[in-house]
Amino acid sequence: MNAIELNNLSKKFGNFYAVKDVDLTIKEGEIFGLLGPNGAGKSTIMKMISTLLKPTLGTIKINGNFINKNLYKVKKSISLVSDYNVLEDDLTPTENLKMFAEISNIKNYKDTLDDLMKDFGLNIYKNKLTKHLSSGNKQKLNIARALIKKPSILLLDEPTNAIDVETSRFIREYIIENNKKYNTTIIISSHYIWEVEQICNSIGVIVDGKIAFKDNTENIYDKFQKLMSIYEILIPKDKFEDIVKYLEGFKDEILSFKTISTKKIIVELKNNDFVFPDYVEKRKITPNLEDVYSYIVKKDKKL
Ligand SMILES: Nc1ncnc2c1ncn2[C@@H]1O[C@H](COP(=O)(O)OP(=O)(O)OP(=O)(O)O)[C@@H](O)[C@H]1O
Repeated sequence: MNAIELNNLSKKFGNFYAVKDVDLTIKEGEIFGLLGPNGAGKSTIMKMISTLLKPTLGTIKINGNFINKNLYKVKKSISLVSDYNVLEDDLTPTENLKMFAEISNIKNYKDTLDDLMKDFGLNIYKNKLTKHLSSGNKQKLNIARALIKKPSILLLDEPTNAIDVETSRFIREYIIENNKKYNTTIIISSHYIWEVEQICNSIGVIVDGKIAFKDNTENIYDKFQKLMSIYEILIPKDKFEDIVKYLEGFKDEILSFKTISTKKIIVELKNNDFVFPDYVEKRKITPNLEDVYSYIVKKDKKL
């Protein structure tokens, strides 16, 4: 079953299209990574799905229900995590969670609240005001807030932005666990491509308000290995400077160049016809998600 269906979705601010003609289907239980440069339209899409913003054109269906016709039902099933300004600074973490549970009209939330406080390691701060928590703990509380209503759809807009390594890891692991336990459908936007690569089973790239690419992670790498020409070059002893000089002579043919060591470089070529000197050993390699992302964003074309 499809959890989220966007059809012809557009959002205009004045005369400017922040999101344009987006068609997107996300299946129940999918963890979907939404990638794109700054200002591409990721947050605007998330806000429209979470009912915070009204589309200018197009439709959104959540679990088979059109948002505009079933607003109450849809709101109950979705939580959005964006920045933590939604938290009340002068309340304690427990009071914040209680307040959100009451606002969302959740019945019998006490056990869930206790579990979330424990799971997120917030019990030790239970008598502190939220304004005195660190950014990482505020973000944990913000995610706990989103989970208190046990949403079937969780929208995470840059959830680990400016969060330390351990807290980010905890958040990622918690998201995956929640997805496994409750089959929660998750959309996560992030500028940390490796993070998306780690947790998502399907990925979309948005450029200038339009979906430039979407596929599941199993297909992406095969597809782009065929489209892209990335080679690992093994260099014999004392030949490093020679190969660098050689490649410099073909600047127009080379899209990127990364030195791993004096024995190994990774080079991305415009095509597979490039001729390397005999003394190197070359091996075509599978691109990683960052390579794929750069390719899509640079080419800025529908694949
Ligand atoms: N309320 C608004 N009024 C006018 N323009 C807006 C508004 N909200 C967003 N925009 C514009 O719409 C475009 C898309 O913004 P959005 O926040 O969706 O991008 P994003 O992909 O989430 O970017 P980032 O990665 O920087 O968070 C941007 O050009 C932004 O300036």
